[in-house]
Formats: sequence, C-alpha cells, structure tokens
Amino acid sequence: MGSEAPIKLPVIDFSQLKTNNSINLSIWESIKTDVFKALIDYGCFEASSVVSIDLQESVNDALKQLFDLPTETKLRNTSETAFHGYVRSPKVPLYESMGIGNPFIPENVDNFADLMWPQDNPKFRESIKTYSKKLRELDEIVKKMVFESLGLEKYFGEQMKSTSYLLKVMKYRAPEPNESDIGLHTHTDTNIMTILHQDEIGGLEIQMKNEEWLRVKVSPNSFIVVAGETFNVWLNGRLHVPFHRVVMNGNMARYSLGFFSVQRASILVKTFYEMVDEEHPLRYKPFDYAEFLKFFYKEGGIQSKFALKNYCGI
Ligand SMILES: O=C(O)CCC(=O)C(=O)O
Ligand SMILES: [Fe+2]
Repeated sequence: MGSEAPIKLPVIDFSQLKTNNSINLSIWESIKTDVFKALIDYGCFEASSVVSIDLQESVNDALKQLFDLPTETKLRNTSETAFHGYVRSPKVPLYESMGIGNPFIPENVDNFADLMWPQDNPKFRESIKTYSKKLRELDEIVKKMVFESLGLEKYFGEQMKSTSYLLKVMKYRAPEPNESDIGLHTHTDTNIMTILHQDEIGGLEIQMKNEEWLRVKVSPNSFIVVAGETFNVWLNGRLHVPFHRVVMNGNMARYSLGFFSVQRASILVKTFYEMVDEEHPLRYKPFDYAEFLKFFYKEGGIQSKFALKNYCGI
C-alpha cells in the first residue's frame, strides 16, 4: 500500500561521452542503448549535465530580462512562419513566447538581440550562442544514436541537412485566483524532436504509456528530450510520442525554453523504406511539413489531438 515507487523519467548522463574532445566508444554504446529504450518506452528522457550550472543560470537571467521588455519591443520578433515570432493568444492566456531561428548561427542571435536591445546586451548574445551550440550537439548525438540503433546510419547526414531549428523561449504568468491553471494544453510535438528546459517552478506534465500523468521535476541544468511526430513518421511509429502539457501551480511566473528541430519545407517527410515490413505496415503518407503546419494552424488541425495522424495517416 502506497509502496509503489513514483514513476520517474529515465535519466541519461552525457557528461562522460567525450574525453579530450573525442568520443568514448564504449560509453557511446551504453548511452545509445538507454536513449533508444527511453524513446520507445517513454518517448522522452532527462538528459543531465549537458551544460554547466553557470551557463544555465545566465540563460535563465537572459529570459527574465527578455520578457520584462515592453510589449512593443517584443513585437519586433516577427517570423514568416506562424507561431515562430512573438506569440500571445487569448486561447492560452498565461503563455507568451518568442523565437530565434537556427540560433547556433551567431548572426541570427545578433539580429534578434539588436531588435530587442538596440543599445546592446552582450551577455544575452554570448550565453544564447554558447547554449544553442550545446543543444544542437545534443540533438545530433541523440538522433545519431537512434539511427544507429535501427541500422539507418546512411540517412543520418542527409536528414541533418534537411533540418532547421527554432529556439523558442516561453514565459507563463501565474493564474489569477479565478483563472484556469492550464499554461499549455495537452499536445504532442509535431516536429522531429524537442529539447526542453524548465526553471525551478516546474509545471511540465508528461503522459506515460499507461495514461498516468507524470509531473516532471529535473535537475536545474538538465533537459527533457521529447520525441516528435515527424521522427515517428520516419521510423513508421516505432517511438512513443508523448502527450504533454503545462499546469501552473503557485503564484510565481514560470520560464522555459524549447529547442525544436523541424524538417525544412519542400523536402518531403517520409518513412524510411527499411522501417516497413509485414509486421510494420506503412502508417503514414509522405508530406511536406510546411504544408502540414498551414493545415495545423489555419484549418483547425490545432484543435485535434491527432492532427498529424489525421493529415497523413494511412
Ligand atoms: O513550456 C514547456 O515546458 C513546454 C512547451 C511545449 O511543450 C511546447 O512548446 O511544445
Ligand atoms: Fe510541446
């Protein structure tokens, strides 16, 4: 009675993977097994020790400064892609977000910083640039491990070239006493993979395969790596793609960020031929991710919990 251990996400430590800048192969193999299993069983895991506590703290400070800017300044963050610039919406009243495309390209961070702080903010620039490089490295490592686990190495380089990235920074204000505590509604990520970080306030909840909701609490410099629907289209549904949401509690604002990898427009998302056999019949038709996003945002796909399956499922 009450003795069942609470479910916890698998924790995978990447800090020993490289010694003197070269990969330790036996550690690579052991982490690879854990990563692949976690993405099949949970669709996510905690990646620990990817950045230093100091770097994480300077990014946390940067986010607070950014969201404290006047709304008219934040509105300068625009994008051709819906929801990639500054977002505020009555549908998610606690939520506010901004985006930097391909943030490991220094010029993209500089352009964003120039818009927000014409008088300059060198600390913001430097911390976001270093941080984004680390996140991109983690993204590549995790994907390479999954590709290797399934004998798909030959596709890896090509897939990485057809990927673009978005660093989305988010603030959730605390709800008023008569307001809902939902910060972000239940959804799956439709992109390839997301690397999330939340501050000490917490609030991220992930649904397990048994439908139980797990309130995620991780170390201050850890990330939660989450498989997205596009990844599962490539792999014909072999991964678990978890529903997740943000539920606020307490009276403090919450800050989080997500490093989203997305298939570039005009390069079709399609299942690898090797992933289809009698036991695994083809589950998805090829599609263009940018076209899907138009459907998602304009034709009400966003209302559906199964938007991508509705769009391209067989
Ligand atoms: O703020 C968070 O922790 C989650 C954000 C999220 O799930 C998303 O933007 O897709
Ligand atoms: Fe999400």
